[in-house]
Amino acid sequence: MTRTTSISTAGPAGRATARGADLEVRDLTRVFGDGLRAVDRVTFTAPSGLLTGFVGGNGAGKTTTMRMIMGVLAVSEGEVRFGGAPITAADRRTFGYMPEERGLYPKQAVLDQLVYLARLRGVSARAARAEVLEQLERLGLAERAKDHVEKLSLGNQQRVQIIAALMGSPRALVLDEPFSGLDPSAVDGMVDLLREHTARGVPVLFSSHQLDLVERLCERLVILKGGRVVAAGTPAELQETGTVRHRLVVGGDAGWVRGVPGVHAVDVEGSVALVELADEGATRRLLTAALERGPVHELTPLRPTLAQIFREVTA
Ligand SMILES: Nc1ncnc2c1ncn2[C@@H]1O[C@H](COP(=O)(O)OP(=O)(O)OP(=O)(O)O)[C@@H](O)[C@H]1O
Repeated sequence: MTRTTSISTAGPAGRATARGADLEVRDLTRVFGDGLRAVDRVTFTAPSGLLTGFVGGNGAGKTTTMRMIMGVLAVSEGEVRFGGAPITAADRRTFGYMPEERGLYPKQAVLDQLVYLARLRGVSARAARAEVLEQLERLGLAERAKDHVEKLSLGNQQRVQIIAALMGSPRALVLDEPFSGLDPSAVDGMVDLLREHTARGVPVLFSSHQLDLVERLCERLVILKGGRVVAAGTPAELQETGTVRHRLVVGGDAGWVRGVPGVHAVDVEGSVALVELADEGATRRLLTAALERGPVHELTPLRPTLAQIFREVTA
């Protein structure tokens, strides 16, 4: 069975991307002992060479889905596929995984621990040491190589965790909250690292509660609520489904917009109003009312932000 090819295609933003294997879940379901369907017929694809953001409120089922993908939690129904075939234990051994419960040993030196983990992935001792030292240098941790993990700040422990997940040229990355606790420069460093992997054709699935970050980063998005997928697609596709709002800027106070039929005032501050318009008639009524009162400086449609779409689909 052929799972990978070396065809090069134009990836996101025109970058050359090697073609790898897609990671898919089909009707994936997990029922816990108490009958809770924590993950309920979840279907989506994390395509080769793309960053797929996995979002949802607390308890939506993200971690449970990722654990089933990695085989650390049994599947009740449905399946995980990699490269077009049911996933195998051998496939999973080639994956980089950052679990929710961070799995570092507090009393072992950073370097020793990372070399050990790389060797488990089949990397030779020499290559492992070289790769670890290079990554520690890149993430600004070279001086801490001999320190025990427990002596590092939480953000630095998180960086070590990232290195652990990304070592040994993984064929897919499954990362549970990889950005939590990172400062902005560490986030940027992490993003650069992930892009190096997507350029090799690796599918990257990552969960996050930081919607601004997800919006900035990912090429695809899956939104979960109550164990089910409530929206999925590219950010542009999701934006088309969201409610378009308008920004109105008038000469005087804009408080009167609250009384216009078909106009929902989301926010009014002085002469600036953020509104949702029920239909074309509402647009006309709003403009007429505004012009009767004085100058209209602006009436602009706003593309919905991811945070807005998220609130709409998970409401
Ligand atoms: N081992 C378990 N036994 C019983 N219920 C569980 C177990 N693990 C998770 N759950 C439940 O499954 C649901 C989904 O939890 P999960 O941790 O997958 O959500 P999440 O989207 O990752 O949430 P968060 O963003 O808070 O980490 C929750 O209601 C949780 O309480």
